[in-house]
Amino acid sequence: MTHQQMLDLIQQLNDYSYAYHVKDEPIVPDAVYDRDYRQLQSIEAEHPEWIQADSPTQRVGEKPDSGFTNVAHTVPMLSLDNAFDNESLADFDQRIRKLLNAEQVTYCCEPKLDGLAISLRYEEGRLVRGVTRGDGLSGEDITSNIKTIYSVPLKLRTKTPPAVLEVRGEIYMPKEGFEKLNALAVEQGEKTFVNPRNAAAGSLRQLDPKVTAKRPLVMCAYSIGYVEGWEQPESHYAGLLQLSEWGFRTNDLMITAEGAQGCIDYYEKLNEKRASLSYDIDGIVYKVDQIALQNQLGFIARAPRWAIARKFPAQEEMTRILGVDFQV
Ligand SMILES: CC(C)(C)c1nc(N2CCN(c3ncccn3)CC2)c2cc(C(N)=O)c(N)nc2n1
Repeated sequence: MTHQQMLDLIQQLNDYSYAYHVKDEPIVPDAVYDRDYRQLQSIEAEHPEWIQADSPTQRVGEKPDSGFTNVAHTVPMLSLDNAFDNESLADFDQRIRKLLNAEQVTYCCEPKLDGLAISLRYEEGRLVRGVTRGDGLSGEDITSNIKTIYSVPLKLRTKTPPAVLEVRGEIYMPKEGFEKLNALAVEQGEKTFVNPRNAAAGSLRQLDPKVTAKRPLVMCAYSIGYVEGWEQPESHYAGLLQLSEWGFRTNDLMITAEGAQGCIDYYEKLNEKRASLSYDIDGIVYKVDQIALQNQLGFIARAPRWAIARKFPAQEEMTRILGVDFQV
């Protein structure tokens, strides 16, 4: 087999994997994937110098010599305020309409997956780092474990990737995978996990990627973080559709809705579906869909709503007011 034939085989295996793990639409039986994967392994054994970073054989590497290093997020990963009833959703919408002086606001509504938030960094379309949310300002570098997750693309599916792209998403363990993992743990007399969220957290904290590789983890993208060299779409929803084309899994129950009533209707509908979903959700995240409006609204940035400072006038002002020099 030539070098080009190997490159084509890698592309084909990555296309199979995208269809199966990202679009939930397998295009070949597992046996075909396994046969082609083994063929790639034997070529790479023959020509190690041909090995590519986005080859599926590169997903499971060696464990990092020491623990996980701490990395600062380029753009902080924020927290989310909570609304506990429809009235506070209406208050949220009213506050926003007032601040924007807008008649009606379109929201992107996403199931709130009950997993772990992470941030993935791609440079020239290649995955270079995966970091946990941590305290929002910095997190743990778990790149070696992130690479074992099939729904995390090792390379973006575009010939013209942004120079730098940071994608935020949730890593979760579907209910079925969780049940099987616990059944296996019981069989092997090992500890079981209390819920899929803890199982996902425990799986990502494994020092050995070979262990993480055996855990049924899924990554679902929910926002674009830092970007260089790419004109972001105007709407959050459109941004997520773009991520889906580039190889990321997004949630198929995500919609845009108009105003507070649209958000409340979606809540009622999703609440009925919740028990039948193949993964745990602990709510819904509503986001103003237009990026320009998000920027206009900004953040109650990292500042706690429960504390406030009362500042003294600046020193020189005191001198002016009191006519005495405060420089003691
Ligand atoms: C981009 C923003 C900030 C609006 C945002 N932030 C999120 N989160 C922040 C708080 N997070 C957090 N985690 C731990 C401790 C404190 N906050 C957990 C992620 C989102 C989580 C999900 C999800 N889970 O499905 C989602 N569809 N969209 C999100 N969108």
